[in-house]
Amino acid sequence: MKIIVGTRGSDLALSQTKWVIKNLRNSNPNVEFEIKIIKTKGDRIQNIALDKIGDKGLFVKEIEEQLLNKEIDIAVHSMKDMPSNVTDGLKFAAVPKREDYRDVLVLREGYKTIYDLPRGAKIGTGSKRRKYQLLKYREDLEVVSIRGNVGTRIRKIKEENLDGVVLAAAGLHRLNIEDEISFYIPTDIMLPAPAQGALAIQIRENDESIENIVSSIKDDKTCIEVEAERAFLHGVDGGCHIPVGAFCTVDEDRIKLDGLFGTEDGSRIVRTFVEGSVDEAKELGYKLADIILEEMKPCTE
Ligand SMILES: NCc1[nH]cc(CCC(=O)O)c1CC(=O)O
Repeated sequence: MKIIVGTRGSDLALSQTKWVIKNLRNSNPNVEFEIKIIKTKGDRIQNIALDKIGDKGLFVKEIEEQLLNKEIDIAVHSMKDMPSNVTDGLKFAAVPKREDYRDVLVLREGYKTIYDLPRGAKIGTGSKRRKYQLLKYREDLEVVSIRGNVGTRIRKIKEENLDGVVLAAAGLHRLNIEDEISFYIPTDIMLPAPAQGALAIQIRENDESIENIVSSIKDDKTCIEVEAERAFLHGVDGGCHIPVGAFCTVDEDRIKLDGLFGTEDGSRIVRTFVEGSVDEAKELGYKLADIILEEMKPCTE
C-alpha cells in the first residue's frame, strides 16, 4: 500500500510532514509513503499582512481540494493554522503528541530575556494575539508587523533593525534551530494560539483504512487539549484578524482551560479560565467562549 502525503513546501511544513511519516513508518512498516508539495494562496501572497487578506484557511484550501479529489491521501498541517470550521467530506485523524506549546522571543545579540528589553524596544510579529498581549505586559514596546516563514522572520531582526521577534517554540524545535531561542514567554504573559505546537493530520471522512494507520500515532492527552482549545476557537468564531488564545492543561482526570479574546483593535482583551473533567473538554471550550463573549458584550453593542 502506498500513501501520498500532501503538505506545503516551507521548511517547517516539510519537517513536520517528515516527522509524521517517520512515526507512521515505525508502526506501519509495510506502508509506503510519498510526499507531495502543494503551493497555497498563503504561500503565493507574501507581501500582504495576513490579517488584511482576511481569508480563513489561506494555507490549507488547495491542499484540502487535492485530498477531496484523491490526489493525496493524507494532509499534514499545523493545527493552529486550521480554520475552526471543518471542511465537508474531510476530518482530522488522531492528533499526535504536541511539541512545545509556548511562544518564544528570538532577540538581537546582547538581550537574553523579556526583562532585559529597554524602553521602546522594537518587536516584530504579525499576530494580534502576540501584539496585544505584549503591549498589555509592556505598553512601552513598539510592535512592528512582519510576515514570512520562520527563517525570514528571524532574518528580519537584522534586516529591519528589530530588537526581537515572537515565534512559536514548536517551529524552532521542529526546524532544529532551538539555539536561536532567547526566552520562553510564560503563559501568564502570553497565552498561545489554540492548538499551537500540535499537528493536524487531515483525511477523507470515510477513509477507514487510512484512519486506522494514522491512529497508530495518536496521543490521548494532546487530543483532549486540542479538543478543548479548538472548541473555544469555534465558540468565539476566531480567525487570524482577531486576537484569540487558548491553552488547556490536563492533570489526571481534570482539565483547566485558559482563554483569551479581544477586539480587532486591541482596545479590549479579556482573559479567563474554566475547569472541569477531561470528559467534557469540548463543552468546556464552548462554555469558556460563552463566558468571554458575555464579558465582551458591553462594548460590541
Ligand atoms: N502562523 C504560522 C505558523 N504555523 C505554525 C507555526 C509554528 C508551529 C506550531 O505552532 O505548530 C507557525 C510559526 C509561528 O507562529 O511562529
